[in-house]
Amino acid sequence: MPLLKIENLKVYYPVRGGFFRRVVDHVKAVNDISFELQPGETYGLVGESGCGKTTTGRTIVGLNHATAGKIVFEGTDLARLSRKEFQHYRKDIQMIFQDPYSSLNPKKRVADIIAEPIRNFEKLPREQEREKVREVMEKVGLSPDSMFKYPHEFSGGQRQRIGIARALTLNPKLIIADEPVSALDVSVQAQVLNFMKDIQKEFGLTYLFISHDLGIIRHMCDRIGIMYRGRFVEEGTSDEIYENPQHIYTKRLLSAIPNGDPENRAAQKQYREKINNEFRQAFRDYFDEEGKPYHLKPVSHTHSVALP
Ligand SMILES: Nc1ncnc2c1ncn2[C@@H]1O[C@H](COP(=O)(O)OP(=O)(O)OP(=O)(O)O)[C@@H](O)[C@H]1O
Repeated sequence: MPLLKIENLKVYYPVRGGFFRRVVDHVKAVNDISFELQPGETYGLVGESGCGKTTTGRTIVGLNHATAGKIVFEGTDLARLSRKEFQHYRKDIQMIFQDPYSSLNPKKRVADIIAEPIRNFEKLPREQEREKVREVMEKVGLSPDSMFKYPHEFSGGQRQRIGIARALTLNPKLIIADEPVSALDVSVQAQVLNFMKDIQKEFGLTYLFISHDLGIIRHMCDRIGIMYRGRFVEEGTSDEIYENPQHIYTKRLLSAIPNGDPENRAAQKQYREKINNEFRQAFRDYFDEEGKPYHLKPVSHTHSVALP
């Protein structure tokens, strides 16, 4: 059984206008996507800024409301639960945010930040809470002696470890990692990513890994869904997507991965230009005269997931 199954998920944001601030339109941030996560795997959501990745992640953890569709976690559709009922599952699904500089409250000590989920869900006596914080700090390679320090006293990589520690306190099953390293120096990114892989094995975690960076996605993910304007255009295993991309949008994304071989730069540039031209051609008629988008034909390598 998949740990998580997303079925025909739609998330629309209302656009308000006029004197009475009535809803005049909707931004279709997520527009009918379906995919599943098997226990222990890392599933990557990729696409350019604004394609709906973050909205998908936030909806799964309950920070956004699903307009339509199902979010089936271990057999229960979370989208149908009341806020109160959802709390029961919330501890199993944690999120790691993009920017460890802004997602940690600068006025709180590390011990209080890491203890947030414990206080929300378990309400342990203070001594037990401290013990748990100590344990989890050790797990993520932070010295428990620094638990009374403030976030600004840590480096970027260490701060992301604090964010990871906070996510791990309740032994979650699923972690949604939204661009977890994009705010970090390149030199620190690999460290944090490898660390995430290590804890995944150790604690049997399943990841939904959100990124616009295809290099990072390849390093981390078993399977990948490529998003474009709220929809999936292609889905497959990492190898399928990287060795044999089918959709023109995927090809274009892949052609934009920087490749360090200077001898090949001219050829790469030519290739990128060719793909970009093809892309422009393919998407020339993306909007018809009435401004309606035409439907992109999605590609599924595995055929295990019905793409819309
Ligand atoms: N609170 C909101 N109200 C209205 N529209 C929103 C809101 N949040 C996001 N959007 C819009 O929904 C679409 C999807 O945004 P989302 O942040 O999910 O994309 P993304 O792929 O994660 O992009 P990024 O990588 O820049 O975060 C965008 O067009 C965005 O402008």
